[in-house]
Amino acid sequence: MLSIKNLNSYYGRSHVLQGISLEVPAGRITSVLGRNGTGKTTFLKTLMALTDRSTGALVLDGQDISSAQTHQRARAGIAYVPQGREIIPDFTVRENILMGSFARADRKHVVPELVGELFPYLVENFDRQGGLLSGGQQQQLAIARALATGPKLLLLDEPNEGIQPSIVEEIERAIVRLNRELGMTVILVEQNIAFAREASDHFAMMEKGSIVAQGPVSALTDDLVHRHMTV
Ligand SMILES: Nc1ncnc2c1ncn2[C@@H]1O[C@H](COP(=O)(O)OP(=O)(O)OP(=O)(O)O)[C@@H](O)[C@H]1O
Repeated sequence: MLSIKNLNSYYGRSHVLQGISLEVPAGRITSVLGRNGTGKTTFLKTLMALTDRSTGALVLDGQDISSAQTHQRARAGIAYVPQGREIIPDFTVRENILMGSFARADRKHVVPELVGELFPYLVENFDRQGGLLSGGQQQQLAIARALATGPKLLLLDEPNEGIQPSIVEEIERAIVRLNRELGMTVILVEQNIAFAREASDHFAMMEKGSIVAQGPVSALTDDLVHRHMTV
């Protein structure tokens, strides 16, 4: 579904992603793992053309998007849920979700029914200001906003970071459902190895801007985790 070849990415003169190649299979969850500061967020940002500059080849379902801008990549079907969520606090829940719909190719401004199924709290609180929601609810809101773009590939950056355990479970269930029931392809940046193992089919382990190991999740050994993730 997404073919990544020799991807390099820069902030100013700082060369952060160093030649990443990865095949992201359709309908699967691929987890991107590694210590803090190894470039996982930069990797997702680069897929959305959100760093200062990047080189390399990106082909999404046969469409070359290597030089496409962020809005064109969104229209091509990639949605991004950033770390820190970046919802708009003064907008209502509904308005925040509808923000995503502006990235749709068909410009349909609707809240997908799916949002109500995955996150009933959001539809029950459509008119609440986003800023009044808890961290976990804001994370759900950010995922809902991404779903409103009608994506085929969802990029999630540590969706459970700093979130209360009851909502973590709901979000984990939603991610698995999106994939298993709706066939959505997901790239998940994750620190929680147990969830990465449970949810994903494939993994990529990053170290200093490169992928140092990748494969089916069955090949994600304790030794690999120990070598590349413990401090
Ligand atoms: N906007 C930026 N400008 C300059 N350098 C940056 C910028 N954002 C990140 N970096 C640098 O790029 C490197 C990779 O950071 P990145 O946030 O991608 O890592 P990460 O693996 O996602 O870490 P974390 O888990 O802490 O988010 C780090 O050395 C970081 O300091």
